[in-house]
Amino acid sequence: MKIGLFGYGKMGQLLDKLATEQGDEIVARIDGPDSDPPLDQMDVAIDFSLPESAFDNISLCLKAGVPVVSGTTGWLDRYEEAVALCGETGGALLYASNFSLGVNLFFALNEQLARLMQNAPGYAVHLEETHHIHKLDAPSGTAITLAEGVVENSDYPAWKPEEAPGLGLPIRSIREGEVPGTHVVSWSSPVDRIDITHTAHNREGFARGALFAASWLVGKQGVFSMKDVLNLR
Ligand SMILES: NC(=O)C1=CN([C@@H]2O[C@H](COP(=O)(O)OP(=O)(O)OC[C@H]3O[C@@H](n4cnc5c(N)ncnc54)[C@H](OP(=O)(O)O)[C@@H]3O)[C@@H](O)[C@H]2O)C=CC1
Ligand SMILES: O=C(O)C1=N[C@H](C(=O)O)C[C@H](O)C1
Repeated sequence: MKIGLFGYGKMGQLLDKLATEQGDEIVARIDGPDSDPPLDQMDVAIDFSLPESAFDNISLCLKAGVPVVSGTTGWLDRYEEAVALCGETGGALLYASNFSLGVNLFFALNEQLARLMQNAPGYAVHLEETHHIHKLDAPSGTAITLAEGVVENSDYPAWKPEEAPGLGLPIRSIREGEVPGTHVVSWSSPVDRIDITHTAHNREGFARGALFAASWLVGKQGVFSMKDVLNLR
């Protein structure tokens, strides 16, 4: 597979290493605004860049007919625009807030737990995510997906950052050290608490999942998620 990497930071460099090891070819490493990347050489593009650059990179790829895997978080205010563009161009787009197999199983577990808790009155849900100090966005994309999974399967109308006023499922964001990513969903009652936790030990699961998604996406048309890739629908 000939891969164009948009974003050559922590994730981009790891993707380069793992892709090369498995016999793929990296045909471009784009690490800043670039209006003329070698799109004609790419079978697929993978974007792990910045919240403010993700949409432009995706748009460039879709307009050139290059399938694009998007891992950048914090740009979803433009997701519907990207979906529309994917439809207009007949292209292929796959966004995931988290590509690791473990987190995608955790998403399914979280939804199932939220459904079970509908028969258990007296519990309130709370979400906590911890990441490294370099992370630009909060709450994490993964925490937002988890919160949406609860909202869709419970009476909670919406989520909110813990410090924001008003009602809604609170998400606490902690930034410390070099933590790769830890997510905890807690259901508390006056007498007990149920916690489910996912802890990433490093970034390898994210990168391997993104490479798997990229090979799955080549030759397809439409908008997809990891639920499609992993058959978790
Ligand atoms: N979905 C998932 O599974 C995962 C998602 N992520 C998300 O991926 C994103 C990247 O994470 P990470 O690699 O840790 O971040 P880094 O900050 O290490 O890397 C981002 C890179 O993008 C570069 N960049 C800046 N502008 C552009 C541009 N216009 N086009 C392409 N690249 C650009 C930055 O350069 P410079 O520093 O010079 O600005 C930087 O090198 C984040 O949004 C993060 O939340 C991370 C891990 C897993
Ligand atoms: O920025 C990160 O590092 C991560 N970002 C993603 C997110 O926002 O959920 C995925 C993972 O948790 C690592």
